[in-house]
Amino acid sequence: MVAKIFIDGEAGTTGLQIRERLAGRRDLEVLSIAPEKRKDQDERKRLLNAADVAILCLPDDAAKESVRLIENDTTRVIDASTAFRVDPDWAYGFSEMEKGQSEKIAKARFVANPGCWPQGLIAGLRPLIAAGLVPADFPVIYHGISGYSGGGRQMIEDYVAEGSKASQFMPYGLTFQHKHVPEMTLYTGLTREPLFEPVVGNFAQGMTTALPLQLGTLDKVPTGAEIHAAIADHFAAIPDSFVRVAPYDPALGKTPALDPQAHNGTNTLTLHVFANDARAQAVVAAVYDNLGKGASGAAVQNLNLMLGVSAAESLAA
Ligand SMILES: NC(=O)C1=CN([C@@H]2O[C@H](COP(=O)(O)OP(=O)(O)OC[C@H]3O[C@@H](n4cnc5c(N)ncnc54)[C@H](OP(=O)(O)O)[C@@H]3O)[C@@H](O)[C@H]2O)C=CC1
Ligand SMILES: CC(=O)N[C@@H](CCC(=O)OP(=O)(O)O)C(=O)O
Repeated sequence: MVAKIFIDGEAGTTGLQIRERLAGRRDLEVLSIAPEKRKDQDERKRLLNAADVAILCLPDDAAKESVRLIENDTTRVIDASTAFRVDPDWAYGFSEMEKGQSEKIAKARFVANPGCWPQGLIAGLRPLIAAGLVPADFPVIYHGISGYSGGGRQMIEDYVAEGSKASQFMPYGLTFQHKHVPEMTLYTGLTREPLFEPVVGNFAQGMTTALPLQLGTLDKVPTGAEIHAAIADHFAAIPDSFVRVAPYDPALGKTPALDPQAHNGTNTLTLHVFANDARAQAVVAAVYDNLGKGASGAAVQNLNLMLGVSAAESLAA
C-alpha cells in the first residue's frame, strides 16, 4: 500500500526539510497543497482528511486548528509544534527516550514530535535520574547554542538580511519561561523545573547543548565513568537508535566534535560526557541538527515507525 502523506505547512522551514527527506520514496505519495491555498481552511481540511498521515509543520494555533479539521477516525498525525507535547493523549515522538517508546509511537494515532532543545536534555539527563545517579529534584541548569533556522522563516530572513552584522551570540528567553520547559521537566523525570538559557548563533543550522552538573552536594557523588556508563547502557538497549554516545575520555579538555554544525543534514544526536572527579563536576553535552533530529529528521523517523518501515527500508524505498 502507498501511504498518503500531507505536510500542512510544507513551505515552511520544517515542512520543506521533510519534503526533501521524503523525495524519492516510492512507498509514499505526498499530497501537495497549491502554494496560494496553503492557508485556505477548506483545502487544508480536504487534504488532512484524505491523508493516511498528516505532518503538521505550523505554529501552535494553526496545528490545533488542523487537528480540529480532521473529521475521520483514520488520519494519523505527527505534530511538529509545541501544542500537544505534554498532552497525555499524544505519544511523545522521541523514540530513544525509553525502551518501548518506539512501539508506542508505532501504534499511536497522534504523535507529538519533540522540540529541538528538549531532546539534548532528555537524552542526557533521563538515564541519570532513572539510574539514581542524579536525584529528580536536582537544581538543573541547561544551556546551548542553536543556528538561527530554529526560529523559523522570520528569524532566517532577519539573519540573512543582516549577514555578518547580526549578533554572533544572542542569549534569549531570559524570563526563564521558554515554551519547552514543561516538556523538559516531564520527560526528564525532574520534579523541579530546569533553568534553561538558550542562545542563537549567527549560523543557519545545528546545535550544541550542555548540562553542567555540580555534583559535590550529593550524598553519593557519581564519577564521570558512572555517568557515562548509565547513558551508554541506556542507548545500547534501544534498537535502531539514532542517538550515539561518544567514548568517555577523562583527559579530554576540548574537542572539535562539539561543533554545533557537526551533524547537519543527518538525524544523528551524539552525547559526550566530560568530568573531573576530583572537583565533582561534569557536563553532558549533545550535538545535533535542529532541523534533523531536532525536527524534520525525527518526524520522518516517527513516520517510518508509524508505517512499519525500517530506516534501512526507507532509504531503499
Ligand atoms: N525550525 C526548527 O528548528 C523547529 C521548528 N519546530 C516547530 O515546527 C513548527 C513549524 O516551524 P518552522 O518550520 O520553523 O516555521 P516556519 O515559520 O518556517 O514555517 C511555518 C509555515 O506554516 C505556515 N502557516 C502559518 N500559519 C498557517 C496557517 N494558519 N495555515 C496554514 N499554514 C500556516 C507558514 O506560512 P507563512 O510563512 O506564509 O506564514 C509557513 O509556511 C513550529 O511549531 C515550530 O515551533 C519544531 C522543531 C524545530
Ligand atoms: C533558535 C530558536 O528560536 N529556537 C526556537 C525553538 C525551535 C524549536 O525547535 O522549537 P519547537 O520545536 O518548539 O518549535 C525557540 O527557542 O523557540
